[in-house]
Amino acid sequence: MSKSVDVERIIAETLRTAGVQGAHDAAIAEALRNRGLLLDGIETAISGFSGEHRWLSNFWLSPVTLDGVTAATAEHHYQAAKAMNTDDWSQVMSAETPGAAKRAGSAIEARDDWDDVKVQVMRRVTEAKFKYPDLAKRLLDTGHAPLIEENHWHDTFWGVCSCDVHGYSGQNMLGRILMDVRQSLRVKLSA
Ligand SMILES: Nc1c(N[C@@H]2O[C@H](COP(=O)(O)O)[C@@H](O)[C@H]2O)[nH]c(=O)[nH]c1=O
Repeated sequence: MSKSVDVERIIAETLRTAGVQGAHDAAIAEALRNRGLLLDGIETAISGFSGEHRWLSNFWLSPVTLDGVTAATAEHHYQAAKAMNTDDWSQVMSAETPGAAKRAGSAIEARDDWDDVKVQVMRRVTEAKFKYPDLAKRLLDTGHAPLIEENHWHDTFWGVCSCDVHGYSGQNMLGRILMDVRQSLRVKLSA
């Protein structure tokens, strides 16, 4: 499969989660193209959460309050949710950087059902992150742009890895959650 076709498939999939429902991928792509939302594949997508789009990353330095507890970043909350005891939890939550929180989260023993709950945890953490008006506005301002957590560190679950081996493939779960949260904000705004 060529890279451009693959990109189109990812965009169609992610757009379906963004609120464009019920049609065949090609039909979705066509409809979006007609509405000027999908130009030539990747151009209209935000692919990669770095530079001006760094705020979409879980590593963005903005406080996130969840269940009454404020963490330094979304990553701190997500990684701490793996913990099975308060010592581990505190260690992750007090990490100096989101990178350190990620390392701490990989070093502790995760709850048995972590794989079953991690997407729901990420959804709650992301929702909490975008409760802040400044970030909510930024997210809404991305309109219907597909949000793709493009990375080079082989994370094909939360993102899409663009290394030579993976060749821009992955489930883009974080991107999908971000689009889902964006859609909820949009619905709330128009209610
Ligand atoms: N954003 C970002 C990363 N990715 C983050 O790592 C988390 C996945 O952790 P795990 O489920 O434990 O594998 C998830 O929050 C994902 O967004 N990794 C990095 O090294 N640098 C980064 O800038």
